[in-house]
Amino acid sequence: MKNWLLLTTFFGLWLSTQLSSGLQDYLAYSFILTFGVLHGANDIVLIRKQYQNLNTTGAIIPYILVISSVTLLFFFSKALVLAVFIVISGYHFGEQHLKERLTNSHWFHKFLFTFYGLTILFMIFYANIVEVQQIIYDVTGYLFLSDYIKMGLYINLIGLSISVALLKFKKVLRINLVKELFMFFVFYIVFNVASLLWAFSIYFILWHSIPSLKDQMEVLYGSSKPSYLMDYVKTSWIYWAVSILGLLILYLLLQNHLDYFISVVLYVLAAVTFPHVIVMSKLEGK
Ligand SMILES: CC1=C(/C=C/C(C)=C/C=C/C(C)=C/C=O)C(C)(C)CCC1
Repeated sequence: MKNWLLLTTFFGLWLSTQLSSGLQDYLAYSFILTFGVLHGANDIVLIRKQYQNLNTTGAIIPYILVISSVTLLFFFSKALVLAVFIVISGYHFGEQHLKERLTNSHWFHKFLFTFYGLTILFMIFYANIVEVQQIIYDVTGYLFLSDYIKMGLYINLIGLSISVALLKFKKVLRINLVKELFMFFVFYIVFNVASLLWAFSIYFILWHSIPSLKDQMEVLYGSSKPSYLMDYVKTSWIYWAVSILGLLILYLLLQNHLDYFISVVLYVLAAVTFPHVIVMSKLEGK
C-alpha cells in the first residue's frame, strides 16, 4: 500500500468534514470530469500501441461500435445496461487494485477482481442507500429496494472472502490481509462520512484513475514520471474534449427528463467505460 494514497485519502476525509455536501459534490464533479474521464481518454492510442499495424480510424471504428451497441441496448433495457455497467466497473476496479498481487494466472482471479470492486461499490451504495435509490430510479425508472443493496453487499463480501481464501490457498495471491482489512476500514469511514459523490470520487480518482494513468504511462512511455503527463494529455485531450462535449449535449437534451446531473454523468461514464474495460483488460493480458 502506498503511503501517498493513504495520506491523500485521509486528506479527502478531512476535507469532507470541512465542506458542505454541496461543495463536496462540486469538487467531486470536477475530479470525475477531469482525472476520471482523462484516464479513459487515451484508449485509442493504447489500442494502436498494442496492434501496431492499426491506424487511428481502424482503432476508432471498433471503439465506436462498442459505444453504439451499448447505447442501443440502453434503449432496450436501461436496468440491464446499468447492472452490466456496475458489474464490469467492479471487475475493472478490482483488476486495477489486485492485478500486481497475482503471482500466476488462475481462471478464478476474474471472480476475485469482480467481488473486490463490487464490494467497494456496494459499500458506497450501502452508506448512501436513499440517494443511490433516487439516482437509480432517475436513470432506469426502477426502485432498487434497499434490501437488495444490503444483500448485494453481503453476497460480494462472502464472494470476496471465498476468492481470497481460495487464491491464497493456491498460492496465486500475494496480499497482506491486515493491510487490506485496514484499507477497507478506512474506506468504510470515508464512505460514511463524505457525501455520496465525494466518497465515490475519493475511491475513483485516488485508488483507480491516478494509478491507472501511471500504469498507462508506463506502457506508452516506459515511465510514469510526472513529466510524461504532458505527453499523455497531448494525445488524449481530444477524446477527453469529445466526451465532455457529449456530456454537455446529453445534459441539454435530457435536463427536463432527469432529476440529477449525476444521472447524465453516469450515462457518459457508462458509454466510455465499456470499451475502456476491454482495452485495459487486453493490456493486462499482454
Ligand atoms: C450506479 C451509481 C454510481 C456508480 C458509478 C460507477 C459504477 C462508476 C464506474 C466508473 C468507471 C468504472 C469508470 C471507468 O474507469 C455512483 C456514481 C456511485 C452514484 C450512485 C449510483
